[in-house]
Amino acid sequence: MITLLCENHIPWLKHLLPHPEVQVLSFWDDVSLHEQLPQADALLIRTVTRINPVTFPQFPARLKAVATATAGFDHVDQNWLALNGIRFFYAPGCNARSVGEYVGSCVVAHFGSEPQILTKLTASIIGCGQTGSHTTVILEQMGVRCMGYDPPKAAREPDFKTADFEALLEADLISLHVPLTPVLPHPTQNLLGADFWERRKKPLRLLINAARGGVLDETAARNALKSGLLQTLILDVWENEPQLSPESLHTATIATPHIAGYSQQAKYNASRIICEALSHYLDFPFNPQPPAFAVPEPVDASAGLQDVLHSLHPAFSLDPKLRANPAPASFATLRNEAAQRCEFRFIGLQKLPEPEHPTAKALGFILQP
Ligand SMILES: NC(=O)C1=CN([C@@H]2O[C@H](COP(=O)(O)OP(=O)(O)OC[C@H]3O[C@@H](n4cnc5c(N)ncnc54)[C@H](O)[C@@H]3O)[C@@H](O)[C@H]2O)C=CC1
Ligand SMILES: O=C(O)C(=O)[C@H](O)COP(=O)(O)O
Repeated sequence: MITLLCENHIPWLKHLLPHPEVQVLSFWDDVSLHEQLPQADALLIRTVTRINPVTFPQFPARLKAVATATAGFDHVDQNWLALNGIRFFYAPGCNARSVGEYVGSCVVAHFGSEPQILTKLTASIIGCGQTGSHTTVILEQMGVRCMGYDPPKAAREPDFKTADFEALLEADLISLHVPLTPVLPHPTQNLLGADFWERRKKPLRLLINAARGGVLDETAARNALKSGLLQTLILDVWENEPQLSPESLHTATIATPHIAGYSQQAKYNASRIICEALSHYLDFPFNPQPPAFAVPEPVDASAGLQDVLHSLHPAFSLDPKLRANPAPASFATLRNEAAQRCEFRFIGLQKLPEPEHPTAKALGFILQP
C-alpha cells in the first residue's frame, strides 16, 4: 500500500487515484499534516504549505517525496529536501493558459476590446517561460505588440532573443511572469523597485502582477501611482500574502486573491502532473483518462465582451469580495470560488458583436452565430 498525504484543496485525486493499493489521506492544517505525516510515502501540497528547516526540522523516515500541485515552488526549500534524501516534484506549465486568460481579461477590462485600441499598445512581458509565453500568444493575437524580457532564458537558449531593459521603460503595459528567487545572477526580489520607476520617463499605463508578491516592490509601485508614473495597477499576488497591505489593496484597480492560475483544467493539469510523476517514482498506478469538466452552456454575448468577461471570469466578482474582507482567512476561502471556472476555449459565445470577434478568438472562445 502506498499512502499519499494531500492538502485538502487539491482536486481530482479520486479521479486520478481510484486504485485500492493507493491510500489518499487529507490534511487541512499544520496539526493534521504533522499528525499523519509519519504514515505517508509522499506529501502533496499547494503554495500555502511552506517547507524549510523551520517548518520541517525533520522528516519521518517513511517520507520519500514531496510534490506541489503548482507551477511556482518558492515555498519549498529544495536543498533541504535533498539533504534529507526526499525527492521533489512540481507541475510546470499546469496553469499557463489560465494565467494568460487572466491577463488577457484584465487588459480587455482596462482598455476595451477594440482592435483599433489594442493594436496601438506595446506590452513588456517579464519572464518568457510557460505563463509569460501563453500571455504573449493571447495578447499578440489581440493585436498588442509584445516584447519578452528574459535574460536567463537568452543565456539558456541561443535561439531566444530577449528584449533590452530599455524596452521596459517604453512599454504601455507590463505583465510579470517570473519566479520569486534570490538566486544570482538574475534575482527577482523587488525586480520592479524604486530604481525602475526612476528610470521611466513616461507613464506606464498598466502593470499586472500575477507572478509572486515580492517581485514587485509595492511601496515603490504605490509611489509611482501617486506621482503619475503608473496609471493602473492590477494585483493577483501580494507582498506578505495572505496578509495584504491595506494601501496596496486600496490602490489596485483590480485586486484578486491569487487566482490567476485557477481553472478546472489548470487544477486538473497540476494534480495529474504530480500524480503521474509520483506514480513513476513510487511505482503505483494512476488513471490517465481526462475527466469530464463542467462546461457552461453557450453564453449570449450580445452585450459585448467586457460584459461576458465580467460574468465568466471570477476575478471581477472576487475583487469586491476581497475588498470587503481582506483578512487572511477570507483570502484563503475566496480562492476556492475561482478554481471552478472553465477555460475560455471550452465556452461558446453567441451573438457577439462582429468587431469584437478577433479579441474573443484571441482569448480562446468558440464563436457561434
Ligand atoms: N498567480 C498565479 O496564480 C500564478 C503564479 N505563477 C508564478 O509565476 C511564475 C512563473 O511561472 P511559469 O511561467 O510557469 O514559470 P517558468 O519557469 O516556465 O518561467 C519563468 C521564466 O522567468 C524567467 N526569469 C527568471 N528570472 C528572471 C529575471 N530576473 N528576469 C527576467 N526573466 C526571468 C525564467 O528564465 C523563465 O523563462 C511561477 O514561478 C509562479 O511564481 C505561476 C502560475 C500561477
Ligand atoms: O502555480 C502556482 O505557482 C500558483 O501560484 C498557483 O496558481 C497557486 O495555486 P495554489 O497554491 O493556490 O493551489
